[in-house]
Amino acid sequence: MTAIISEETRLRDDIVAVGKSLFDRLFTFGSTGNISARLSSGELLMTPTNASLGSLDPARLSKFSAEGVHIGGDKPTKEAFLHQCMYCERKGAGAVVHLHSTHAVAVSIIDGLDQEDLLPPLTAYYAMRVGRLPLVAYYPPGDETLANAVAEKARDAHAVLLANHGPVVAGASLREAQYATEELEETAKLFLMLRGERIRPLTAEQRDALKGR
Ligand SMILES: O=C(O)[C@@H](O)C(=O)COP(=O)(O)O
Ligand SMILES: [Zn+2]
Repeated sequence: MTAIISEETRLRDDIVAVGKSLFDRLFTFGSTGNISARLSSGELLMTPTNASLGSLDPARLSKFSAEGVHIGGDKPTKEAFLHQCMYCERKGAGAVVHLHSTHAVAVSIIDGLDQEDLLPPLTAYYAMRVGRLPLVAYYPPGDETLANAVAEKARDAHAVLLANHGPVVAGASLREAQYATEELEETAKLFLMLRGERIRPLTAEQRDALKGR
């Protein structure tokens, strides 16, 4: 007999798998980072606070009603407000990933970069998956005013970088959010490797030619 797996069971398993994959490949560490994903009902699943993304339990993920009320699972990530504000601003978002990936964090600490777009379009994949990357001013983790600052930047960008903290990326699906976050981290690494070199990012025309891909 074929078992019918519900959308929620599948999404819970996907969050656990993505968390483990990111953790095992050192995209985040300790109990840093958090992931959320939206069900077609509008309810949200979120990683609990102080949980390692490497060893999540699908049954213990926090659950929010479509109205934003915590209705099940463990105590949610302290960044629940931040995730909720990403969904408010990015209407097509199906998932949000926040990490402390080392190279992106390093970029978030460099002074003097263009705060409206921190990284140049070094590759086509970066241009396609991330695009523009604004900086959000520093706030302590879990500060509710951080959510307002993120909302302002997320109006025109699906990826933002929290100063002295890390990236927050929305995607239409969990995989899209994961892949964009990975692309951001790898491009941050390239950017740091190339500092001091004469570089040749994609031109505006080359970027325009990628639209819709
Ligand atoms: O940096 C922080 O403290 C949070 O943004 C974080 O990454 C982990 O917090 P929890 O999700 O509450 O464990
Ligand atoms: Zn964090």
